[in-house]
Amino acid sequence: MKVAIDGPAAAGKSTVAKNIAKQLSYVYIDTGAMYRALTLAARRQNVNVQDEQALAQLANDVTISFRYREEGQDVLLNGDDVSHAIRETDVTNHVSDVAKHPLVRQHLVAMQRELAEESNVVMDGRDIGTYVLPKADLKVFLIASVEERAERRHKENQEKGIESDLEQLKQDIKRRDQIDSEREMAPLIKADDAVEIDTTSLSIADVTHKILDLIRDVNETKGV
Ligand SMILES: Nc1ncnc2c1ncn2[C@@H]1O[C@H](COP(=O)(O)OP(=O)(O)O)[C@@H](O)[C@H]1O
Ligand SMILES: Nc1ccn([C@@H]2O[C@H](COP(=O)(O)OP(=O)(O)O)[C@@H](O)[C@H]2O)c(=O)n1
Repeated sequence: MKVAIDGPAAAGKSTVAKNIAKQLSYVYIDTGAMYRALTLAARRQNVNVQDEQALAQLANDVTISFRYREEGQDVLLNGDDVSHAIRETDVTNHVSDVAKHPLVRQHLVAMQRELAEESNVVMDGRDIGTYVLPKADLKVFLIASVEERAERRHKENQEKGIESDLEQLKQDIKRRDQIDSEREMAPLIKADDAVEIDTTSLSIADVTHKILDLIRDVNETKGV
């Protein structure tokens, strides 16, 4: 079973993907974390985020991996735990510029497809249903109003001790969604066969249950 969850920033993708992975013992693959880890490496090594060749070289040189734990997972850059560092504002504000380059995407998508060879996976991102796993058994596209998404991320930042200004956050999310939607290669767009869920006034539990129901339906159709 391959489940693809796509959607704009802070729509709730990773939260529900983690819940589903936990409940069904699926492997969770956070593709955004991979673009973030490469962005962190670029910022640390002063690689210009507009320089596609230099970023492609960097993607070749670094090792990005996941370490799975009982409770969640860590993101590793060259073996170091960067799970917190990749959520910092500087990375967030540069990641879409890094992710728009085709050579960068080719490299990370190859890794993502390899990781997806595990038997049951739930993978979240922007192009999973359209490009990374076009034959996924279930595709979900999560959306929510930009105000709601900014509020959610603001609250999350405050809880994590990351400096956060609600109005600025809303502008940053809009900018990132725009770059992600307008890029040439594998832009953020709903796959024709994806189920869209507007989470604006749904709880995390509501969204998780809806997707678990959809997975059950797919399994029944397949006779699993
Ligand atoms: N349906 C929901 N209602 C309220 N808060 C939510 C909901 N879904 C997610 N959140 C919260 O919003 C924030 C962003 O969610 P996240 O899963 O990181 O989004 P994404 O992976 O799409 O960027 C998190 O703090 C999460 O706890
Ligand atoms: N499959 C993916 C996943 C993320 N990304 C890029 O990586 C960025 C960070 O993704 P994320 O899922 O961690 O972002 P949040 O929505 O959690 O803030 C996105 O804004 C995209 O620019 C992508 O291009 N393709």
